[in-house]
Amino acid sequence: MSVGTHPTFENSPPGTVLTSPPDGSAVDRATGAARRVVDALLRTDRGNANLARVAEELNSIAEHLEEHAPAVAERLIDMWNGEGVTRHDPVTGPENALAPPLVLEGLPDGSVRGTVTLTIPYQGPPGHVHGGVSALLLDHVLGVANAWGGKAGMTAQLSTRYHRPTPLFEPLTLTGKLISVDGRKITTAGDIRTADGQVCVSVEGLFVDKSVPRPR
Ligand SMILES: CCCCCCCCCC(=O)SCCNC(=O)CCNC(=O)[C@H](O)C(C)(C)COP(=O)(O)OP(=O)(O)OC[C@H]1O[C@@H](n2cnc3c(N)ncnc32)[C@H](O)[C@@H]1OP(=O)(O)O
Repeated sequence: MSVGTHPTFENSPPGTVLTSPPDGSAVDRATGAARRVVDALLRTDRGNANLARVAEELNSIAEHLEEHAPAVAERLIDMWNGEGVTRHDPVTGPENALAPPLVLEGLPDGSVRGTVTLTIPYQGPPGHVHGGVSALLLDHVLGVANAWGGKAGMTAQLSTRYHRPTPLFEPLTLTGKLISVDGRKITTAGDIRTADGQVCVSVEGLFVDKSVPRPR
């Protein structure tokens, strides 16, 4: 499958940003505020006397957004319009409040890299990152690594090894690299490391060259 206009390490300079970082637009700022709300709701004192009013105000904001939402089918077409990088995915999407968001750059050896600090909404074991969140982030990192390597496919298998608990509140570096291509099968590897280089999670992914058509 072609990667379309997506940059590859053979046609783009090292350090090319491969995702869509938050750009200061109103929707990115609103999404950033929503992330703050999710984090703050988990941190605020459970006895905070204003929580009932908070619920009312948040529901009022949700109603306003819903009143201005087109039909989902229409929104999906708009969301997938163009061949650029996505702005809505749950890992790098600046328009998705579930995304940290992770920003990835391409390196000259064909790998991709990004650094992120995860906070309480991503918690699994006490003070540490949920294993499913690590797998989610790495699945996407491998997908972007495939594109930087000039290939694209869907995840068929993601083998995940959890070496040590992954800390919250510390910068984590995620990397991925396309390792080999065998017909339609693409093998890609990646990991999550702490700032001092300790590997917390490593993955190997098998991707198969296939795509789901974009909504039109
Ligand atoms: C810049 C943009 C960055 C975007 C990043 C996005 C990253 C996120 C990626 C995803 O989340 S993708 C969504 C999660 N994945 C899926 O939903 C995939 C669901 N599964 C499928 O659609 C199909 O099963 C699949 C495309 C994986 C394979 O179906 P096919 O019918 O196209 O393949 P086929 O069965 O003909 O197998 C092709 C080869 O792959 C092998 N294969 C397929 N699935 C396999 C599997 N699961 N395990 C091992 N081998 C597998 C199969 O044996 C065969 O090997 P050989 O060519 O050697 O005979």
